[in-house]
Amino acid sequence: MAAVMRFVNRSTFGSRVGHQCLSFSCSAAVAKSVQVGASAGKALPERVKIVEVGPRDGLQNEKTLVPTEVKIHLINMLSEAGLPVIEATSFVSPKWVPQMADQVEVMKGINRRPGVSYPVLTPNLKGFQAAVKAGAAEVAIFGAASELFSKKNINCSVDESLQRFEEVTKAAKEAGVRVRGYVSCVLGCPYEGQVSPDKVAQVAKRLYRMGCYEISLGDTIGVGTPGGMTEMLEAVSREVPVDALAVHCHDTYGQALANILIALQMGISVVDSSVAGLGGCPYAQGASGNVATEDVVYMLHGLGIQTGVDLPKLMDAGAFICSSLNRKTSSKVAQATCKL
Ligand SMILES: CC(C)(COP(=O)([O-])OP(=O)([O-])OC[C@H]1O[C@@H](n2cnc3c(N)ncnc32)[C@H](O)[C@@H]1OP(=O)([O-])[O-])[C@@H](O)C(=O)NCCC(=O)NCCSC(=O)C[C@@](C)(O)CC(=O)[O-]
Repeated sequence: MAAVMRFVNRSTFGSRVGHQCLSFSCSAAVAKSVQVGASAGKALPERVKIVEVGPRDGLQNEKTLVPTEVKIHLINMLSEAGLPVIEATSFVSPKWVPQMADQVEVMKGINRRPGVSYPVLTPNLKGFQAAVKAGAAEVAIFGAASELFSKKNINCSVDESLQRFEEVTKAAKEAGVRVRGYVSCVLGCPYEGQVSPDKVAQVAKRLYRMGCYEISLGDTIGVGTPGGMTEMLEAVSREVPVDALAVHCHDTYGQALANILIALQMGISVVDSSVAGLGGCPYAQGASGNVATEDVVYMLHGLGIQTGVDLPKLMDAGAFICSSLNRKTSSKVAQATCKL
């Protein structure tokens, strides 16, 4: 704690996060980190789009039902914090994921901030139609590079899922709705173990060709390391333009920020993350939450990369959801800057 205090005492800006936190700054870290990026000889993006998945990926695994008004308030706080994309909920079967059963109320209850996108997950045409009826202007289809994971998660083979997704992308095109595509298990599967980068590339290519404007590559169980990330991204970027790729890292083995840095160095400028590091997939046992948005923002700002996100406001949102769930944050930045 003394080291943290010394660090915060050198601060240049303050925070009142969760009414508990200390002033902090990353000005010293900025200077150091920019040099690190420069010495690596790789061009980093000037701006990164953060896709906040906390209200969906973060909450879907919660055993106790989170009140709808808490979800709505969280989404509103996140949009106030400047997040440009907030994945709001899922239009999946309530028998499979009971936590997302209030999807219509969530979509109707949020304050839609101009310029912010609120995509929702849709596994099939039924979900797509319900999402559009509830006012979704963007949806996400979610496939996998692992057969067993696909079966456990959406009850069909990878090929069958892609056929369903074709129906969704066709309907979305007619309705003028944007579609994002996920590939899960890109660096490992809880049921099959190793996953081939070529398989990831083939699934990503099919999603891209059927009309997804962006493909998010999910390290669903957070087992990847920078070497595996590099190999996988090299394979995928031979099939899909890098500017249509995003990374979605869970942090089970503490590798997420290192893997994200690799992705940035390879030209990717879209990063998924979850406030307070909440989350996990109900069909990927043992997987921890996504990398915390606070930690990603801190790293990006430290590298001099713009995000448009107000870190203190984001930390307020993290404090709010942690207190609502009665749990400690998984964000290292929030832990370091708050009195625990
Ligand atoms: C895909 C299904 C529906 C197939 O489930 P199924 O049982 O094969 O579907 P079905 O077509 O046989 O229908 C069964 C029942 O579900 C209903 N149904 C059918 N579709 C819908 C729908 N869209 N919305 C609401 N209800 C639906 C349908 O009407 C029927 O109702 P019943 O007649 O029994 O009353 C199911 O497996 C499912 O909902 N799975 C979702 C699982 C999920 O949400 N997983 C977590 C998200 S993925 C993830 O977290 C990974 C990611 C994206 O974050 C990236 C990463 O980290 O890697």
